[in-house]
Amino acid sequence: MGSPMAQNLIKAGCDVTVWNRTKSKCDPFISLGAKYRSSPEEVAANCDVTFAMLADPESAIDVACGKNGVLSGMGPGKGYVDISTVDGATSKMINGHIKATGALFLEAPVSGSKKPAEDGQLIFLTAAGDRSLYDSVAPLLNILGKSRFYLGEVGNGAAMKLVVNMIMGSMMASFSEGLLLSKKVGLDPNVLVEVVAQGAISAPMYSVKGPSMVKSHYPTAFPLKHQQKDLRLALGLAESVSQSTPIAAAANELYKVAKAYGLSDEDFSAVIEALKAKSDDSA
Ligand SMILES: NC(=O)C1=CN([C@@H]2O[C@H](COP(=O)(O)OP(=O)(O)OC[C@H]3O[C@@H](n4cnc5c(N)ncnc54)[C@H](OP(=O)(O)O)[C@@H]3O)[C@@H](O)[C@H]2O)C=CC1
Ligand SMILES: O=CC(=O)O
Repeated sequence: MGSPMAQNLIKAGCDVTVWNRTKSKCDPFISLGAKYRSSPEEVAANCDVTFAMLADPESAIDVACGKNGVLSGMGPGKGYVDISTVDGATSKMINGHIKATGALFLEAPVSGSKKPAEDGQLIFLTAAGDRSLYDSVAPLLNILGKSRFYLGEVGNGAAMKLVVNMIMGSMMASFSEGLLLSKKVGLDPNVLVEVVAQGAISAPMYSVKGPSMVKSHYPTAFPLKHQQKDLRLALGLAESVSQSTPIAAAANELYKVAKAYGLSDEDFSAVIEALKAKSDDSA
């Protein structure tokens, strides 16, 4: 996700500096004219605003607060925008450390996958006490996304993102059951995809991913391991306010099975494989 975003900023003429743990992934952007720095600290020290797009809470904390991390390069007049999908506690913790340096912080998780990221069509769910940073990076968010929501206090962006992805994970698990059931009772699952697309339960996700799921192809847009991470974090959020979420809990178990089958880096639609395996077990 960080790659297409960096590419769009460069194409729009922004002065972009890149860093990634695996350096080779920076090479295409250096070829396009981006500068390279050898640590998050150096990026932060040399840029007015630093964007981070990281896998999970652990990597977000490590890159922000770890050795040679963003914190060491932050200070008054600078801003840090974390786009990674994390939980509210992680976001608040990073916010606290960044603010202590005199810099400003925004949490800004996004909805939308690889293609929307390439097309600059992401939906930004941004939240922070730092409205001034939100306003000053708005032109950059407009390059990367098609819409943005300012949600107030830090933690609200993370919560909104987790609720959305909790729904998405359950939808995909349910769709997978439907595809397999239709096939087992002698229907053509391709026709099911078309029927679903015409009615009230239509969703771009079903139309885009359904045809390849029928062919057992799962080209990765949103890695399955991240969908399971988001369900896990959403269940934690639900637990924190005693909200019952039995559907999401069942979906989470399915994604865990899919991970155990080695499908972590496949697209999250590969969760259907866990159901195929379960059906085989009971046959
Ligand atoms: N893919 C999607 O459709 C969407 C994803 N998201 C969220 O965006 C985030 C990124 O997703 P995506 O790009 O798909 O994920 P990837 O797994 O493709 O990329 C993860 C990035 O995090 C880096 N990283 C992982 N662990 C560490 C670490 N310990 N220290 C430093 N860097 C680390 C990776 O570096 P390296 O290259 O070295 O491995 C890589 O740059 C996730 O939080 C995901 O939930 C949100 C919306 C859509
Ligand atoms: O977080 C994933 C997405 O597609 O949005």
